Amino acid sequence: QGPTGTGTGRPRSLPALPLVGSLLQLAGHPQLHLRLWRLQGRYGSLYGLWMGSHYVVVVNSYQHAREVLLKKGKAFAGRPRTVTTDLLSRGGKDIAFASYGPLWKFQRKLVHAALSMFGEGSVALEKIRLTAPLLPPKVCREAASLCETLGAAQDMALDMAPELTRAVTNVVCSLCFNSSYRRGDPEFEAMLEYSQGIVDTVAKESLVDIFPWLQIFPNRDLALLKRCLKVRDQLLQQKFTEHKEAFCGDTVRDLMDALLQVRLNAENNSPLEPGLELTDDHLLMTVGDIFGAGVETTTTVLKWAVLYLLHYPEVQKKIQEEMDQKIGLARHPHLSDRPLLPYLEATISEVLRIRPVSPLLIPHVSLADTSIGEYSIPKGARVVINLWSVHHDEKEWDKPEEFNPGRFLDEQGQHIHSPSPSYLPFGAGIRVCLGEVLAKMELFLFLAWVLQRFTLECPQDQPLPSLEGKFGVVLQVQKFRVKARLREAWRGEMVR
Ligand code: HEM
Repeated sequence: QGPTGTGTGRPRSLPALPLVGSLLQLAGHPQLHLRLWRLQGRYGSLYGLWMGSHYVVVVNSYQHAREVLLKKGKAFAGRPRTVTTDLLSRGGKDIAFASYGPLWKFQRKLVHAALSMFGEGSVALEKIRLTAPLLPPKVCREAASLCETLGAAQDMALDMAPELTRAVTNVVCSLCFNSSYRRGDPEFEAMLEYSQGIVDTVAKESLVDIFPWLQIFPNRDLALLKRCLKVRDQLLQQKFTEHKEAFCGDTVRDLMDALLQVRLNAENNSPLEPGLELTDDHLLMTVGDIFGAGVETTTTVLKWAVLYLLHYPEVQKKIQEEMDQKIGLARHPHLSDRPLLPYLEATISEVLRIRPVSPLLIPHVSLADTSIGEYSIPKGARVVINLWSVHHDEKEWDKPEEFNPGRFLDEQGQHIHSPSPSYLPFGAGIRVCLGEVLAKMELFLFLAWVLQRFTLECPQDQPLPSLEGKFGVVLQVQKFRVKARLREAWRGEMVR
Protein backbone atom coordinates (compact mmCIF):
# COMPACT_ATOMS: atom_id res chain seq x y z
CA GLN A 1 0.00 0.00 0.00
CA GLY A 2 1.20 3.53 -0.79
CA PRO A 3 1.07 6.32 1.80
CA THR A 4 -2.50 7.26 0.79
CA GLY A 5 -3.73 3.72 1.29
CA THR A 6 -4.64 3.54 -2.36
CA GLY A 7 -2.03 1.06 -3.50
CA THR A 8 1.09 1.59 -5.53
CA GLY A 9 1.07 1.42 -9.34
CA ARG A 10 -1.74 0.28 -11.62
CA PRO A 11 -2.37 -3.36 -12.54
CA ARG A 12 -0.64 -4.60 -15.69
CA SER A 13 -2.51 -3.45 -18.76
CA LEU A 14 -3.27 -4.92 -22.15
CA PRO A 15 -1.64 -2.92 -24.95
CA ALA A 16 -3.75 0.05 -26.00
CA LEU A 17 -3.81 2.25 -29.08
CA PRO A 18 -5.02 5.85 -29.15
CA LEU A 19 -8.82 6.10 -29.64
CA VAL A 20 -9.58 2.37 -29.90
CA GLY A 21 -7.74 1.37 -26.72
CA SER A 22 -7.35 -2.42 -26.29
CA LEU A 23 -10.22 -3.23 -28.63
CA LEU A 24 -7.96 -5.12 -31.02
CA GLN A 25 -7.12 -7.62 -28.26
CA LEU A 26 -10.81 -8.33 -27.75
CA ALA A 27 -12.26 -8.00 -31.24
CA GLY A 28 -13.03 -11.32 -32.92
CA HIS A 29 -13.63 -13.03 -29.56
CA PRO A 30 -17.41 -13.13 -29.16
CA GLN A 31 -17.15 -15.12 -25.90
CA LEU A 32 -15.87 -12.14 -23.92
CA HIS A 33 -15.93 -13.91 -20.53
CA LEU A 34 -13.72 -16.70 -21.89
CA ARG A 35 -11.34 -14.26 -23.56
CA LEU A 36 -10.96 -12.30 -20.31
CA TRP A 37 -10.51 -15.58 -18.40
CA ARG A 38 -7.73 -16.76 -20.73
CA LEU A 39 -5.91 -13.41 -20.72
CA GLN A 40 -5.03 -14.14 -17.06
CA GLY A 41 -2.34 -16.47 -18.36
CA ARG A 42 -0.42 -13.49 -19.77
CA TYR A 43 -1.42 -10.60 -17.49
CA GLY A 44 -2.23 -12.18 -14.11
CA SER A 45 -5.65 -12.43 -12.45
CA LEU A 46 -6.06 -8.65 -12.12
CA TYR A 47 -5.32 -6.53 -15.16
CA GLY A 48 -6.39 -3.35 -16.89
CA LEU A 49 -7.47 -2.54 -20.43
CA TRP A 50 -8.91 0.38 -22.36
CA MET A 51 -12.31 0.41 -24.07
CA GLY A 52 -11.91 3.53 -26.17
CA SER A 53 -11.14 6.17 -23.57
CA HIS A 54 -12.58 4.17 -20.63
CA TYR A 55 -10.18 2.49 -18.25
CA VAL A 56 -11.44 -0.97 -17.28
CA VAL A 57 -10.09 -3.26 -14.57
CA VAL A 58 -10.80 -6.97 -14.91
CA VAL A 59 -11.03 -9.05 -11.73
CA ASN A 60 -10.67 -12.82 -12.12
CA SER A 61 -10.06 -14.08 -8.58
CA TYR A 62 -12.39 -14.52 -5.63
CA GLN A 63 -9.98 -12.71 -3.31
CA HIS A 64 -10.14 -9.54 -5.43
CA ALA A 65 -13.87 -9.92 -6.16
CA ARG A 66 -14.47 -10.03 -2.39
CA GLU A 67 -12.48 -6.86 -1.93
CA VAL A 68 -14.47 -5.04 -4.64
CA LEU A 69 -17.94 -6.29 -3.72
CA LEU A 70 -17.75 -6.72 0.05
CA LYS A 71 -14.75 -5.11 1.73
CA LYS A 72 -14.82 -1.92 -0.34
CA GLY A 73 -18.35 -2.27 -1.65
CA LYS A 74 -19.19 1.41 -1.27
CA ALA A 75 -16.06 2.58 -3.08
CA PHE A 76 -16.98 0.36 -6.04
CA ALA A 77 -20.76 0.84 -6.00
CA GLY A 78 -21.02 3.07 -9.08
CA ARG A 79 -22.33 2.03 -12.49
CA PRO A 80 -21.05 3.22 -15.84
CA ARG A 81 -23.39 5.49 -17.78
CA THR A 82 -23.59 4.46 -21.39
CA VAL A 83 -25.79 5.39 -24.31
CA THR A 84 -27.61 2.06 -24.08
CA THR A 85 -28.18 2.04 -20.32
CA ASP A 86 -29.32 5.66 -20.40
CA LEU A 87 -31.94 4.71 -22.97
CA LEU A 88 -33.03 1.64 -20.99
CA SER A 89 -33.35 3.50 -17.71
CA ARG A 90 -34.22 7.07 -18.76
CA GLY A 91 -30.85 8.29 -17.58
CA GLY A 92 -30.41 5.98 -14.57
CA LYS A 93 -33.84 6.37 -12.94
CA ASP A 94 -34.04 2.62 -12.30
CA ILE A 95 -32.05 0.51 -9.81
CA ALA A 96 -29.62 -1.61 -11.85
CA PHE A 97 -28.04 1.26 -13.80
CA ALA A 98 -28.59 4.09 -11.31
CA SER A 99 -25.61 5.73 -9.70
CA TYR A 100 -25.00 5.05 -6.06
CA GLY A 101 -26.85 7.64 -3.98
CA PRO A 102 -29.77 8.20 -1.59
CA LEU A 103 -32.48 7.77 -4.23
CA TRP A 104 -31.01 4.48 -5.51
CA LYS A 105 -30.82 3.26 -1.87
CA PHE A 106 -34.44 4.28 -1.28
CA GLN A 107 -35.68 2.52 -4.45
CA ARG A 108 -33.75 -0.64 -3.51
CA LYS A 109 -35.19 -0.58 -0.01
CA LEU A 110 -38.73 -0.25 -1.33
CA VAL A 111 -38.44 -3.10 -3.81
CA HIS A 112 -36.69 -5.27 -1.25
CA ALA A 113 -39.47 -4.61 1.27
CA ALA A 114 -42.18 -5.23 -1.33
CA LEU A 115 -40.53 -8.49 -2.39
CA SER A 116 -40.39 -9.78 1.18
CA MET A 117 -43.96 -8.65 1.74
CA PHE A 118 -45.26 -10.53 -1.32
CA GLY A 119 -42.79 -13.39 -0.96
CA GLU A 120 -42.98 -14.28 2.69
CA GLY A 121 -45.99 -12.32 3.80
CA SER A 122 -43.98 -10.22 6.24
CA VAL A 123 -45.50 -6.77 6.58
CA ALA A 124 -42.42 -4.82 5.81
CA LEU A 125 -43.88 -1.62 4.40
CA GLU A 126 -45.46 0.49 7.06
CA LYS A 127 -49.23 1.11 7.00
CA ILE A 128 -49.76 -1.08 3.98
CA ARG A 129 -52.67 -3.50 3.84
CA LEU A 130 -51.94 -6.30 1.43
CA THR A 131 -54.81 -7.69 -0.63
CA ALA A 132 -52.82 -9.68 -3.17
CA PRO A 133 -52.10 -13.39 -2.82
CA LEU A 134 -48.49 -14.15 -1.94
CA LEU A 135 -45.94 -15.09 -4.56
CA PRO A 136 -45.34 -18.82 -3.84
CA PRO A 137 -48.94 -19.82 -4.76
CA LYS A 138 -48.63 -17.69 -7.89
CA VAL A 139 -45.43 -19.50 -8.88
CA CYS A 140 -47.20 -22.84 -8.25
CA ARG A 141 -50.09 -21.74 -10.48
CA GLU A 142 -47.61 -21.05 -13.29
CA ALA A 143 -45.82 -24.34 -12.62
CA ALA A 144 -49.15 -26.16 -12.95
CA SER A 145 -49.82 -24.43 -16.25
CA LEU A 146 -46.32 -25.36 -17.49
CA CYS A 147 -46.96 -29.01 -16.57
CA GLU A 148 -50.27 -28.88 -18.43
CA THR A 149 -48.48 -27.72 -21.59
CA LEU A 150 -45.83 -30.43 -21.24
CA GLY A 151 -48.57 -32.99 -20.70
CA ALA A 152 -50.40 -31.86 -23.83
CA ALA A 153 -47.20 -32.10 -25.88
CA GLN A 154 -46.63 -35.69 -24.69
CA ASP A 155 -43.82 -37.40 -26.55
CA MET A 156 -43.40 -34.54 -29.01
CA ALA A 157 -40.07 -32.73 -29.37
CA LEU A 158 -40.83 -29.40 -27.75
CA ASP A 159 -38.89 -26.13 -27.54
CA MET A 160 -39.53 -25.33 -23.87
CA ALA A 161 -38.06 -21.81 -24.11
CA PRO A 162 -41.31 -19.91 -24.91
CA GLU A 163 -43.18 -21.82 -22.19
CA LEU A 164 -40.51 -21.11 -19.60
CA THR A 165 -40.45 -17.43 -20.61
CA ARG A 166 -44.23 -17.25 -20.30
CA ALA A 167 -44.19 -18.87 -16.87
CA VAL A 168 -41.48 -16.57 -15.52
CA THR A 169 -42.95 -13.45 -17.16
CA ASN A 170 -46.31 -14.23 -15.60
CA VAL A 171 -44.77 -14.44 -12.13
CA VAL A 172 -43.20 -11.00 -12.64
CA CYS A 173 -46.49 -9.66 -14.08
CA SER A 174 -48.35 -10.91 -11.01
CA LEU A 175 -45.79 -9.30 -8.76
CA CYS A 176 -45.78 -5.94 -10.56
CA PHE A 177 -49.33 -5.60 -11.95
CA ASN A 178 -51.38 -8.37 -10.34
CA SER A 179 -52.10 -9.75 -13.79
CA SER A 180 -50.99 -12.65 -15.96
CA TYR A 181 -51.28 -13.68 -19.59
CA ARG A 182 -52.69 -16.65 -21.46
CA ARG A 183 -50.78 -18.20 -24.33
CA GLY A 184 -51.24 -16.22 -27.55
CA ASP A 185 -52.46 -13.04 -25.83
CA PRO A 186 -51.51 -10.21 -28.25
CA GLU A 187 -50.22 -7.97 -25.44
CA PHE A 188 -48.07 -10.82 -24.20
CA GLU A 189 -46.74 -11.54 -27.69
CA ALA A 190 -45.82 -7.85 -28.07
CA MET A 191 -44.04 -8.01 -24.74
CA LEU A 192 -42.03 -11.08 -25.77
CA GLU A 193 -41.09 -9.44 -29.04
CA TYR A 194 -39.83 -6.19 -27.57
CA SER A 195 -37.99 -8.02 -24.77
CA GLN A 196 -36.17 -10.13 -27.34
CA GLY A 197 -35.33 -7.00 -29.34
CA ILE A 198 -33.85 -5.37 -26.24
CA VAL A 199 -31.86 -8.47 -25.30
CA ASP A 200 -30.50 -8.82 -28.85
CA THR A 201 -29.44 -5.22 -29.27
CA VAL A 202 -27.96 -4.76 -25.82
CA ALA A 203 -26.03 -8.01 -26.34
CA LYS A 204 -24.20 -6.62 -29.34
CA GLU A 205 -21.59 -4.85 -27.17
CA SER A 206 -22.80 -1.76 -28.88
CA LEU A 207 -19.94 0.28 -30.25
CA VAL A 208 -21.77 3.47 -29.30
CA ASP A 209 -21.17 2.58 -25.68
CA ILE A 210 -17.46 2.69 -26.28
CA PHE A 211 -17.55 5.68 -28.62
CA PRO A 212 -20.59 7.81 -27.71
CA TRP A 213 -19.78 10.26 -30.49
CA LEU A 214 -20.88 7.56 -32.99
CA GLN A 215 -24.46 8.53 -32.16
CA ILE A 216 -24.29 11.23 -34.79
CA PHE A 217 -24.29 8.47 -37.43
CA PRO A 218 -27.37 6.36 -38.14
CA ASN A 219 -27.15 3.11 -36.18
CA ARG A 220 -29.48 0.19 -36.92
CA ASP A 221 -29.15 -1.48 -33.52
CA LEU A 222 -29.78 1.73 -31.65
CA ALA A 223 -32.82 2.40 -33.82
CA LEU A 224 -34.20 -1.09 -33.05
CA LEU A 225 -33.55 -0.59 -29.34
CA LYS A 226 -35.42 2.72 -29.43
CA ARG A 227 -38.38 1.10 -31.21
CA CYS A 228 -38.53 -1.74 -28.65
CA LEU A 229 -38.30 0.67 -25.74
CA LYS A 230 -41.15 2.69 -27.18
CA VAL A 231 -43.39 -0.39 -27.06
CA ARG A 232 -42.16 -1.26 -23.54
CA ASP A 233 -42.80 2.28 -22.34
CA GLN A 234 -46.31 2.40 -23.83
CA LEU A 235 -47.17 -0.82 -22.02
CA LEU A 236 -45.67 0.30 -18.72
CA GLN A 237 -47.40 3.66 -19.01
CA GLN A 238 -50.76 2.02 -19.67
CA LYS A 239 -50.41 -0.20 -16.58
CA PHE A 240 -49.25 2.77 -14.55
CA THR A 241 -52.23 4.92 -15.57
CA GLU A 242 -54.66 2.08 -14.81
CA HIS A 243 -53.07 1.67 -11.38
CA LYS A 244 -53.14 5.38 -10.60
CA GLU A 245 -56.84 5.54 -11.50
CA ALA A 246 -57.77 2.46 -9.46
CA PHE A 247 -55.51 3.28 -6.52
CA CYS A 248 -57.52 4.06 -3.41
CA GLY A 249 -54.67 4.47 -0.98
CA ASP A 250 -55.39 1.81 1.62
CA THR A 251 -54.98 -1.52 -0.15
CA VAL A 252 -52.05 -2.82 -2.09
CA ARG A 253 -52.48 -5.41 -4.81
CA ASP A 254 -49.00 -5.45 -6.29
CA LEU A 255 -45.60 -3.75 -6.53
CA MET A 256 -46.94 -0.85 -8.55
CA ASP A 257 -49.54 -0.10 -5.84
CA ALA A 258 -46.86 -0.47 -3.17
CA LEU A 259 -44.69 2.13 -4.90
CA LEU A 260 -47.66 4.50 -5.30
CA GLN A 261 -48.56 3.98 -1.65
CA VAL A 262 -45.08 4.74 -0.39
CA ARG A 263 -44.98 7.90 -2.47
CA LEU A 264 -48.38 8.97 -1.15
CA ASN A 265 -47.38 8.31 2.47
CA ALA A 266 -44.26 10.35 1.98
CA GLU A 267 -46.19 13.26 0.45
CA ASN A 268 -48.84 13.20 3.20
CA ASN A 269 -46.51 12.90 6.15
CA SER A 270 -43.31 14.78 5.91
CA PRO A 271 -41.98 15.95 2.59
CA LEU A 272 -39.15 13.73 1.40
CA GLU A 273 -35.62 14.97 1.79
CA PRO A 274 -34.37 16.79 -1.27
CA GLY A 275 -33.10 14.32 -3.83
CA LEU A 276 -35.46 11.60 -2.59
CA GLU A 277 -38.49 12.51 -4.70
CA LEU A 278 -39.83 9.52 -6.59
CA THR A 279 -41.02 10.85 -9.93
CA ASP A 280 -43.32 8.87 -12.26
CA ASP A 281 -40.21 8.05 -14.29
CA HIS A 282 -38.56 6.50 -11.23
CA LEU A 283 -41.58 4.33 -10.50
CA LEU A 284 -41.88 3.21 -14.12
CA MET A 285 -38.20 2.44 -14.50
CA THR A 286 -38.13 0.53 -11.20
CA VAL A 287 -40.88 -1.74 -12.46
CA GLY A 288 -39.15 -1.93 -15.87
CA ASP A 289 -36.02 -3.12 -14.05
CA ILE A 290 -37.82 -6.00 -12.39
CA PHE A 291 -38.83 -7.22 -15.85
CA GLY A 292 -35.43 -6.45 -17.36
CA ALA A 293 -33.43 -8.13 -14.59
CA GLY A 294 -35.91 -10.81 -13.56
CA VAL A 295 -37.19 -12.55 -16.68
CA GLU A 296 -34.27 -13.31 -19.00
CA THR A 297 -32.00 -14.35 -16.11
CA THR A 298 -34.39 -16.78 -14.42
CA THR A 299 -35.64 -18.25 -17.72
CA THR A 300 -32.07 -18.80 -18.89
CA VAL A 301 -31.10 -20.63 -15.68
CA LEU A 302 -34.12 -22.90 -16.12
CA LYS A 303 -33.03 -23.65 -19.69
CA TRP A 304 -29.50 -24.47 -18.50
CA ALA A 305 -30.93 -26.73 -15.80
CA VAL A 306 -33.05 -28.64 -18.34
CA LEU A 307 -30.08 -28.93 -20.70
CA TYR A 308 -27.83 -30.36 -17.97
CA LEU A 309 -30.54 -32.84 -16.98
CA LEU A 310 -30.60 -34.10 -20.58
CA HIS A 311 -26.83 -34.58 -20.44
CA TYR A 312 -26.88 -36.15 -16.97
CA PRO A 313 -29.92 -38.47 -16.76
CA GLU A 314 -28.46 -40.03 -13.58
CA VAL A 315 -28.76 -36.62 -11.86
CA GLN A 316 -32.37 -36.33 -12.98
CA LYS A 317 -33.09 -39.85 -11.70
CA LYS A 318 -31.58 -39.03 -8.32
CA ILE A 319 -33.72 -35.87 -8.01
CA GLN A 320 -36.82 -37.90 -8.85
CA GLU A 321 -35.95 -40.61 -6.33
CA GLU A 322 -35.50 -37.94 -3.67
CA MET A 323 -38.86 -36.43 -4.61
CA ASP A 324 -40.65 -39.79 -4.61
CA GLN A 325 -39.28 -40.55 -1.16
CA LYS A 326 -39.88 -37.19 0.47
CA ILE A 327 -43.00 -35.90 -1.30
CA GLY A 328 -44.56 -38.83 -3.12
CA LEU A 329 -47.46 -38.50 -5.53
CA ALA A 330 -50.25 -37.47 -3.20
CA ARG A 331 -49.44 -33.78 -3.22
CA HIS A 332 -47.64 -31.08 -5.17
CA PRO A 333 -44.28 -29.66 -4.07
CA HIS A 334 -44.38 -26.58 -1.81
CA LEU A 335 -41.75 -23.98 -1.13
CA SER A 336 -41.43 -25.37 2.39
CA ASP A 337 -40.14 -28.64 0.84
CA ARG A 338 -36.79 -27.04 0.06
CA PRO A 339 -35.00 -28.55 3.08
CA LEU A 340 -36.45 -31.96 2.15
CA LEU A 341 -34.92 -31.90 -1.32
CA PRO A 342 -31.21 -31.12 -0.86
CA TYR A 343 -30.16 -32.92 -4.07
CA LEU A 344 -32.48 -30.76 -6.18
CA GLU A 345 -31.16 -27.66 -4.38
CA ALA A 346 -27.57 -28.81 -4.97
CA THR A 347 -28.31 -29.33 -8.67
CA ILE A 348 -29.65 -25.77 -8.96
CA SER A 349 -26.53 -24.45 -7.20
CA GLU A 350 -24.26 -26.40 -9.53
CA VAL A 351 -26.08 -25.08 -12.62
CA LEU A 352 -25.64 -21.53 -11.31
CA ARG A 353 -21.93 -22.22 -10.74
CA ILE A 354 -20.99 -23.96 -13.96
CA ARG A 355 -22.95 -21.63 -16.26
CA PRO A 356 -23.24 -18.31 -14.38
CA VAL A 357 -26.04 -16.45 -16.12
CA SER A 358 -24.34 -13.06 -15.66
CA PRO A 359 -20.74 -14.11 -16.30
CA LEU A 360 -19.43 -10.54 -15.95
CA LEU A 361 -22.06 -9.28 -13.43
CA ILE A 362 -23.08 -5.70 -14.26
CA PRO A 363 -19.96 -3.49 -14.48
CA HIS A 364 -19.13 -1.52 -11.31
CA VAL A 365 -17.40 1.89 -11.20
CA SER A 366 -14.98 3.17 -8.55
CA LEU A 367 -16.41 6.26 -6.86
CA ALA A 368 -13.07 7.41 -5.39
CA ASP A 369 -9.36 6.71 -5.81
CA THR A 370 -8.97 3.33 -4.15
CA SER A 371 -7.14 0.03 -4.48
CA ILE A 372 -7.53 -3.66 -5.22
CA GLY A 373 -4.85 -5.83 -3.63
CA GLU A 374 -1.58 -3.94 -3.93
CA TYR A 375 -2.71 -1.93 -6.97
CA SER A 376 -4.13 1.55 -7.12
CA ILE A 377 -7.41 2.08 -8.95
CA PRO A 378 -8.37 5.59 -10.01
CA LYS A 379 -11.80 7.11 -9.45
CA GLY A 380 -14.07 6.43 -12.43
CA ALA A 381 -12.51 3.09 -13.43
CA ARG A 382 -14.97 0.49 -14.68
CA VAL A 383 -14.55 -2.76 -12.77
CA VAL A 384 -15.61 -6.01 -14.37
CA ILE A 385 -15.85 -9.07 -12.13
CA ASN A 386 -15.37 -12.15 -14.24
CA LEU A 387 -17.65 -14.60 -12.47
CA TRP A 388 -16.76 -17.28 -14.99
CA SER A 389 -13.15 -17.20 -13.72
CA VAL A 390 -14.29 -17.14 -10.09
CA HIS A 391 -16.55 -20.18 -10.64
CA HIS A 392 -13.96 -22.11 -12.66
CA ASP A 393 -10.88 -21.44 -10.54
CA GLU A 394 -9.01 -24.72 -10.04
CA LYS A 395 -7.59 -23.48 -6.74
CA GLU A 396 -11.15 -23.19 -5.40
CA TRP A 397 -13.04 -25.98 -7.16
CA ASP A 398 -12.19 -29.63 -7.70
CA LYS A 399 -12.43 -30.30 -11.47
CA PRO A 400 -14.43 -27.11 -12.12
CA GLU A 401 -15.55 -28.18 -15.63
CA GLU A 402 -17.25 -31.26 -14.21
CA PHE A 403 -21.00 -31.03 -13.51
CA ASN A 404 -21.25 -32.43 -10.02
CA PRO A 405 -24.18 -31.37 -7.80
CA GLY A 406 -22.72 -33.53 -5.02
CA ARG A 407 -20.00 -30.92 -4.39
CA PHE A 408 -22.70 -28.73 -2.78
CA LEU A 409 -23.74 -31.44 -0.26
CA ASP A 410 -22.29 -32.45 3.07
CA GLU A 411 -20.99 -36.00 3.59
CA GLN A 412 -24.40 -37.37 4.53
CA GLY A 413 -25.93 -35.74 1.47
CA GLN A 414 -28.50 -34.07 3.70
CA HIS A 415 -27.43 -30.44 3.84
CA ILE A 416 -26.45 -27.99 1.22
CA HIS A 417 -23.27 -25.94 1.57
CA SER A 418 -20.71 -24.39 -0.75
CA PRO A 419 -17.31 -26.09 -0.64
CA SER A 420 -15.68 -22.77 -1.56
CA PRO A 421 -16.55 -19.15 -0.80
CA SER A 422 -15.76 -18.52 -4.49
CA TYR A 423 -19.44 -18.77 -5.39
CA LEU A 424 -21.28 -15.57 -6.28
CA PRO A 425 -24.04 -16.29 -8.82
CA PHE A 426 -26.05 -13.28 -7.59
CA GLY A 427 -23.06 -11.01 -6.90
CA ALA A 428 -22.53 -9.84 -3.31
CA GLY A 429 -22.49 -6.71 -1.17
CA ILE A 430 -24.45 -3.54 -1.67
CA ARG A 431 -25.20 -4.14 -5.37
CA VAL A 432 -26.18 -7.78 -4.82
CA CYS A 433 -29.10 -9.02 -6.92
CA LEU A 434 -32.42 -7.81 -5.53
CA GLY A 435 -34.31 -10.81 -6.84
CA GLU A 436 -32.21 -13.64 -5.39
CA VAL A 437 -34.95 -14.94 -3.09
CA LEU A 438 -37.63 -14.76 -5.77
CA ALA A 439 -35.36 -16.36 -8.39
CA LYS A 440 -34.46 -19.27 -6.08
CA MET A 441 -38.14 -19.76 -5.27
CA GLU A 442 -38.99 -19.96 -8.97
CA LEU A 443 -36.10 -22.25 -9.88
CA PHE A 444 -37.00 -24.65 -7.09
CA LEU A 445 -40.76 -24.75 -7.68
CA PHE A 446 -40.67 -24.94 -11.48
CA LEU A 447 -38.11 -27.75 -11.49
CA ALA A 448 -39.76 -29.64 -8.63
CA TRP A 449 -43.20 -29.56 -10.29
CA VAL A 450 -41.89 -30.63 -13.70
CA LEU A 451 -39.60 -33.40 -12.41
CA GLN A 452 -42.20 -34.83 -10.06
CA ARG A 453 -44.29 -35.62 -13.10
CA PHE A 454 -42.05 -35.81 -16.17
CA THR A 455 -38.73 -37.25 -17.26
CA LEU A 456 -36.99 -34.89 -19.65
CA GLU A 457 -35.21 -36.54 -22.54
CA CYS A 458 -33.39 -35.61 -25.71
CA PRO A 459 -35.57 -36.55 -28.73
CA GLN A 460 -34.18 -39.76 -30.24
CA ASP A 461 -33.45 -38.36 -33.68
CA GLN A 462 -31.46 -35.41 -32.30
CA PRO A 463 -27.92 -35.15 -30.93
CA LEU A 464 -27.42 -33.94 -27.37
CA PRO A 465 -27.50 -30.12 -27.56
CA SER A 466 -24.29 -28.22 -26.93
CA LEU A 467 -23.35 -27.13 -23.42
CA GLU A 468 -21.45 -24.15 -24.77
CA GLY A 469 -23.01 -20.81 -23.86
CA LYS A 470 -23.17 -17.69 -25.98
CA PHE A 471 -22.09 -14.47 -24.32
CA GLY A 472 -24.69 -11.69 -24.35
CA VAL A 473 -26.84 -9.82 -21.85
CA VAL A 474 -26.94 -13.23 -20.19
CA LEU A 475 -24.98 -16.40 -20.95
CA GLN A 476 -27.41 -17.75 -23.51
CA VAL A 477 -28.32 -21.38 -24.18
CA GLN A 478 -28.53 -22.47 -27.78
CA LYS A 479 -31.99 -23.48 -28.95
CA PHE A 480 -32.87 -27.12 -28.22
CA ARG A 481 -35.85 -29.45 -28.04
CA VAL A 482 -36.99 -31.75 -25.27
CA LYS A 483 -39.29 -34.72 -24.92
CA ALA A 484 -41.21 -34.60 -21.66
CA ARG A 485 -42.25 -38.19 -20.89
CA LEU A 486 -44.93 -38.63 -18.24
CA ARG A 487 -43.41 -40.75 -15.48
CA GLU A 488 -44.73 -44.27 -15.06
CA ALA A 489 -46.32 -43.57 -11.69
CA TRP A 490 -48.31 -40.69 -13.18
CA ARG A 491 -49.80 -42.59 -16.07
CA GLY A 492 -53.50 -42.96 -15.50
CA GLU A 493 -53.32 -40.60 -12.52
CA MET A 494 -55.56 -37.57 -12.43
CA VAL A 495 -53.75 -34.25 -12.22
CA ARG A 496 -54.41 -33.19 -8.67
C1 HEM B 1 -31.47 -16.77 -11.39
C2 HEM B 1 -31.82 -15.53 -11.64
C3 HEM B 1 -30.96 -14.33 -11.38
C4 HEM B 1 -29.59 -14.22 -11.34
C5 HEM B 1 -28.55 -15.32 -11.53
C6 HEM B 1 -29.29 -12.82 -11.06
C7 HEM B 1 -28.01 -12.31 -10.94
C8 HEM B 1 -27.73 -10.97 -10.77
C9 HEM B 1 -26.41 -10.42 -10.77
C10 HEM B 1 -25.12 -11.21 -10.95
C11 HEM B 1 -26.52 -9.07 -10.59
C12 HEM B 1 -25.39 -8.03 -10.61
C13 HEM B 1 -24.74 -7.83 -9.26
C14 HEM B 1 -23.60 -6.82 -9.36
O1 HEM B 1 -23.57 -6.02 -10.28
O2 HEM B 1 -22.71 -6.87 -8.51
C15 HEM B 1 -27.93 -8.77 -10.46
C16 HEM B 1 -28.45 -7.51 -10.24
C17 HEM B 1 -29.80 -7.24 -10.12
N1 HEM B 1 -30.83 -8.17 -10.15
FE1 HEM B 1 -30.66 -10.16 -10.44
N2 HEM B 1 -30.47 -12.14 -10.94
C18 HEM B 1 -31.51 -13.01 -11.11
C19 HEM B 1 -32.86 -12.74 -11.01
C20 HEM B 1 -33.39 -11.52 -10.64
C21 HEM B 1 -34.81 -11.26 -10.40
C22 HEM B 1 -35.91 -12.31 -10.44
C23 HEM B 1 -34.93 -9.92 -10.13
C24 HEM B 1 -36.15 -9.11 -9.80
C25 HEM B 1 -37.07 -9.42 -8.99
C26 HEM B 1 -33.58 -9.34 -10.18
C27 HEM B 1 -33.30 -8.02 -9.95
C28 HEM B 1 -32.02 -7.48 -9.97
C29 HEM B 1 -31.75 -6.05 -9.82
C30 HEM B 1 -32.77 -4.94 -9.63
C31 HEM B 1 -30.35 -5.91 -9.91
C32 HEM B 1 -29.55 -4.61 -9.80
C33 HEM B 1 -29.12 -4.36 -8.36
C34 HEM B 1 -28.37 -3.04 -8.20
O3 HEM B 1 -27.69 -2.60 -9.14
O4 HEM B 1 -28.42 -2.45 -7.11
N3 HEM B 1 -32.69 -10.34 -10.49
N4 HEM B 1 -28.65 -9.95 -10.57
